[in-house]
Amino acid sequence: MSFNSYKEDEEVIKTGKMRTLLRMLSYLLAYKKELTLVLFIIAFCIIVSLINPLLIEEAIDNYISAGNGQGLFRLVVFALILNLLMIGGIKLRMYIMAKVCNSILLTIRQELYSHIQTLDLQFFDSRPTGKILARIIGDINSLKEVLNNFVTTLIPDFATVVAVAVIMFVKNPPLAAASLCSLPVMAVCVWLIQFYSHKKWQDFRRKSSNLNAFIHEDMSGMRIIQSFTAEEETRRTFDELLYAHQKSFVKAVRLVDGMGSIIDLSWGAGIAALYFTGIKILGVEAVSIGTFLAFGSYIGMFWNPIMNLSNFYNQIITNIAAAERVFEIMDTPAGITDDAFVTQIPPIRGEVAFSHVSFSYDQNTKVLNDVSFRIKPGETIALVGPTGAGKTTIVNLISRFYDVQDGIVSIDGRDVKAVSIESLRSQMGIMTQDNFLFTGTIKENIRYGKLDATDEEIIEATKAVHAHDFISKLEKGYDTLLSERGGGLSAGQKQLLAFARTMVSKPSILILDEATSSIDTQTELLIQEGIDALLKGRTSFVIAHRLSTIQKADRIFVIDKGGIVEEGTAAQLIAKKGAYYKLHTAQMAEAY
Ligand SMILES: Nc1ncnc2c1ncn2[C@@H]1O[C@H](COP(=O)(O)OP(=O)(O)OP(=O)(O)O)[C@@H](O)[C@H]1O
Repeated sequence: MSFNSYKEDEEVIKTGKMRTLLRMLSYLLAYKKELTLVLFIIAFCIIVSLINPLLIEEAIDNYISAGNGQGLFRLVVFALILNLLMIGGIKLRMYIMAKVCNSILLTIRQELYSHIQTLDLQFFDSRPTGKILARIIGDINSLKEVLNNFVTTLIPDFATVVAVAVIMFVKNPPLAAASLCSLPVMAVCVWLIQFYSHKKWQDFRRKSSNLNAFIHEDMSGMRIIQSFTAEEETRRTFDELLYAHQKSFVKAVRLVDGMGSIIDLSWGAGIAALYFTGIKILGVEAVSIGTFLAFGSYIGMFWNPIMNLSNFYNQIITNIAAAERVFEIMDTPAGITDDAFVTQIPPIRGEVAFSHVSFSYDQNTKVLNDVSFRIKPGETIALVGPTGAGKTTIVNLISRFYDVQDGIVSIDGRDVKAVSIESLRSQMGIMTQDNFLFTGTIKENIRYGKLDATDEEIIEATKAVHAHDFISKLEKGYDTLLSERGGGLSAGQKQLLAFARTMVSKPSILILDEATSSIDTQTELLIQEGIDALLKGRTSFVIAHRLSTIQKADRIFVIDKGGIVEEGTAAQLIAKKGAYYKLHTAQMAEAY
């Protein structure tokens, strides 16, 4: 499995710009009513803005030159009402679109988040959290403008451009042709720019993602950075990433900035051609002042939306890279999923068996090789062995965080692949070294183990693991607010809360993976009763480097070289004088 870090750019699977754009726009279909109203308002505004130059032409050619004051007054009042309605319409349109776009972003974010939750650990193992965050937050935000401008710019501006061109050709074909003569050259230039700038924007997104990943990692590890006085080193890395990010941005906008100049030039060329054709070719007598003025307005009305359209095009090119990244995650298949035929596993008794199980993370190096064992309900099994031997891997296969390549993992005689993941994991309690606590009160953190737990159940759990006393002594007791990762509590207290959280879920199978390794031996002794309460009456797997913590285990498995090399009670294994005995004597020697 390849791991992508902040040092490397992510590879995004190419899907095609048009496909990505259509997929993004498909979210608009859920808002047909709102969009119909917006399009109606837009059509009205276009009609008003198209009529305006005609009103000016009418006022100059028929009323001002004829000295018809009354007619001019009526025309001005009519124009005023139309334009006020247009302003009101624009405001309403902006409000509706803001609401629609925000709802779509919410939907996309929910879809992405729900999908990410279904992805297996392999997905999270292979990329930094900061890069996932970049997609959920930054990349999705970038889609907002595209969605908004599709409705408010693309549709009306395209309609305006077509309508203005038609009116111009109907009114005076030679002047119209002259005014728009530079259009084809402009179109070719804009296409060339987008072709090259898409790649630059993709690069910019990747650099943003690298920066995000680094910042996230840096903040999470701030304590280590400060304790190793590595601030200078991390600042240098940050600067490098920041510089790469800025450079990629400059490269991308440099190309895009050229677009405005090309349109300005084409616009100017159109005006020059209009006057040249009108004055030199057709002759001043052939074209009235009103027509010239009207054409002057129409040219503005033609090139302005063209400028908007090119900006929108630019925006699509800029943000399509973000959309590609969002959809790529949505299309990442969940590796560990329920098959169509799975059933709910009934209340688990706790018999766990491995039958000729082999497993590798990367399909090449076997971590487990032909492992078989059977655990009786209620047994406590300790897994010991050298670092990297495969202890965590064994428990990860029991809770089906990964699927075995060969053999069968079964619980109560059922293959874990044949039962629903939800029904399986909801009956398991998994505690690792990282007792992650969320921002919220102590009560909320414990309730995470069983969302509908009553206050009585929570207190029962905290009493069982001996956490109730210290919680009661806190000023706000169970309502004490914890900051991110449980800041404000000692390691032992966090541990007790994590025990209580697991206890309240009343798991049938319990996994303690180095759950007490972050606390000192003294604290461990204090919470031993809590641990004993947790283990009581349920099948448990305890992984611990500190052998003193697993003395009461019913059986100890010594894991090494891809399998179980020794098995028995602590006393039996010491008497055997094998691998466990060596580990045990080494630790005893360290202790004295
Ligand atoms: N997500 C992963 N992707 C790839 N390889 C992994 C992954 N997790 C573990 N490994 C590798 O699998 C082997 C077994 O790892 P495992 O975590 O099961 O060992 P362990 O016995 O629990 O080690 P420790 O006592 O240090 O926690 C190691 O060589 C490790 O490098």
